[in-house]
Amino acid sequence: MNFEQSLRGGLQSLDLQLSDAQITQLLTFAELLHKWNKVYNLTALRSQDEMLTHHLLDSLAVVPALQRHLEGPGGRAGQRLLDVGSGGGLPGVVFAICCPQLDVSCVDTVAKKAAFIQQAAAVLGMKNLHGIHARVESLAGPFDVISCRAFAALADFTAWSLQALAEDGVWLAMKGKRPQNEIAALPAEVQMFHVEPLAVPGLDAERCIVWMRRS
Ligand SMILES: C[S@@+](CC[C@H](N)C(=O)[O-])C[C@H]1O[C@@H](n2cnc3c(N)ncnc32)[C@H](O)[C@@H]1O
Repeated sequence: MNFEQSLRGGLQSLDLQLSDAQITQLLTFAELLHKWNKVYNLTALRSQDEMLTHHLLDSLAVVPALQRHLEGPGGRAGQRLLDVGSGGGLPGVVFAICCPQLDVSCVDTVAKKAAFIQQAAAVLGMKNLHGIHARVESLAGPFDVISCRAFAALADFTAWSLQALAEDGVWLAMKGKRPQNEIAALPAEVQMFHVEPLAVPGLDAERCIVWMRRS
């Protein structure tokens, strides 16, 4: 099975309906990541198989839950998402491709990583995707959703991005096993309201989303 067939199989397992244009964007993004990784060291994963399961499908597995949140009570047009410590654009670029109504900013302290996101947005023709070179602590927002993957402990993630969260915004942290110690260490100002288990096609590992908001 080639990369595209495996991607389409994964989307089917996730019950995620994407247009051919969106699938082409995902494939182009994977190519860009593969090509520029050699130059910029964007990710430790280099094989095509790992790129598919550990990056694309791992991020795609979150999309149905994100879409439910965006379209649920309080959902409205023009929502903004900040992906913190986005690196090579995971999960931010995948979210921007799958949710074209969502405006996605990927922030990273490393200039070349933010530049890569800007370049990907230009190549993919996406006006809803932005790369920002900054520390998250310096951003004002407001963002309706603030996401992260492989970034920091929940207490640090929420403390460093609190000023950028909209009054009624939510944090979406992608984690492996339910991080019980990190949840217990959250300060009183932050409320964890849901831990949502995820299954990633082709990946035999525990995954979850930790949803949080202001208390
Ligand atoms: C382990 S990488 C994760 C990259 C990506 N999210 C992924 O899952 O593949 C963490 C990223 O966070 C960035 N980072 C660290 N501290 C940061 C901060 N205070 N503000 C923004 N980005 C930060 C690093 O430069 C790095 O690219």
